[in-house]
Amino acid sequence: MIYGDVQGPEAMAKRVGLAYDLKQFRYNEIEKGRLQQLQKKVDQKHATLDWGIPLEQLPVLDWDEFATKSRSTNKALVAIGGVIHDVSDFIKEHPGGKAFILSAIGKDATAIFNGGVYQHSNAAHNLLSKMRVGILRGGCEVEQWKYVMSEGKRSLGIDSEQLQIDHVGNPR
Ligand code: HEM
Repeated sequence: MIYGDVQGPEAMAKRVGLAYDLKQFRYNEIEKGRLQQLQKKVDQKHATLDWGIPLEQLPVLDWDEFATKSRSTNKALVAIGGVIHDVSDFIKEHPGGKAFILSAIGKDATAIFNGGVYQHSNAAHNLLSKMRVGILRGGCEVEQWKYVMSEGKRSLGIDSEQLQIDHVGNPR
């Protein structure tokens, strides 16, 4: 500061503050650009890998259709997180053994897959995404059973009055 500056120390502080703000602003903009460049590289790499059929390209099935299909075809279908998976070719490779994965066929295994029985890794989720074959309308089995109960309807040949739902939402 020049001695006798009529603007005084407050004005100086303000100027320093403005310079600081400007520096912060430039830093922020430069970092945004850097991040966008990185994102571009990540997106390019992502595009070279197989992540399974994109969700928007999958057929949408009602719970009843899913249940019927899993009973009437020889495909081992398992619903997890609102997505239907064909695990047929994976049964014999399942690190947790055949029995566990077989117990989930024709069911909504969202809870058991995500910690109810075993908390699967990110790698397991990636494997799963390559087995996608459909989307469940309305998200999951619980929603379907809530609807059935509220309407007093019969579904899957089970009388809703006798219907019981177990701890993972599967009808018994
Ligand atoms: C539906 C598709 C499934 C896939 C793709 C899958 C995949 C895997 C994978 C990759 C592992 C190795 C550990 C990891 O990476 O997390 C694993 C372990 C395991 N899974 Fe699954 N799993 C499926 C379903 C299930 C179900 C429905 C159950 C239980 C009812 C189950 C129970 C287990 C158990 C207990 C282990 C631990 C094995 C051990 O370390 O001794 N899995 N699974």
